[in-house]
Amino acid sequence: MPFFEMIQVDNQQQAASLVVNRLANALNEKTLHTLGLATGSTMIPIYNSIINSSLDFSQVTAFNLDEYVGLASTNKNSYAFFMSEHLFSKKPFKETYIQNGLSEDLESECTRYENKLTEHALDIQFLGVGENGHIAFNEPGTSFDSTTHVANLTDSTLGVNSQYFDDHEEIPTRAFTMGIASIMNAKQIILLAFGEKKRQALEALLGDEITEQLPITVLKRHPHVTVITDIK
Ligand SMILES: N[C@@H]1[C@@H](O)[C@H](O)[C@@H](COP(=O)(O)O)O[C@@H]1O
Repeated sequence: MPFFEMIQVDNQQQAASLVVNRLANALNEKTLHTLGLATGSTMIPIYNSIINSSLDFSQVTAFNLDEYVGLASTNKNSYAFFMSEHLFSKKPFKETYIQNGLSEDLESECTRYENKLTEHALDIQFLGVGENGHIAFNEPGTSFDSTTHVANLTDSTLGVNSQYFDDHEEIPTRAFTMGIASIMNAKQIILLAFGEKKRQALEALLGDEITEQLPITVLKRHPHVTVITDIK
């Protein structure tokens, strides 16, 4: 029987405490060796709580979902920079992996990343969700069989995410992303969705349909999903 649980919280702080407890239990039970991480504003309170906790990730390997094509890890808009600033510089991990935004051979970078993922089964994968139902950068229409690939970002995603870029800096239109199949290989998924803007995506997850047009709906096929949300 698949495990699907939805936890309603009053605010993101409550969500963060829950997540820290989950991670503490997994570390105590020695079932957490590889952790899949996400970027985005949703994750910031979670990472702050992790930093302020006594959780020890020195034996845990981290994998990130995605990275913009063309951005160096020193570029403040890159996801490598985001992770360093919001988590890794304050909470050490054994190893951390993210796609190399500057790699010139995009295809071999995807293969390299997917191979690394195959070597390290993801025990827990955190996910946020885009307003159009995307997970990582798997936009509507992405095959459920996809592995790590380069995605062309939709206008909707470019519009939402460009708010984090300075006016003079163009948001890249392509990004490396773990594929849907890569994400579905994780043993456990914790999806976080906060605020009215995510209601449509959440409703798609709770509805009957499973469709590549709404990537989040694939999670209905996953054996172990926890959704934490403040949407009532
Ligand atoms: N690629 C990331 C996703 O992984 C993330 O889930 C989404 C939501 O971001 P936010 O948490 O800021 O709403 O943003 C980006 O598109």
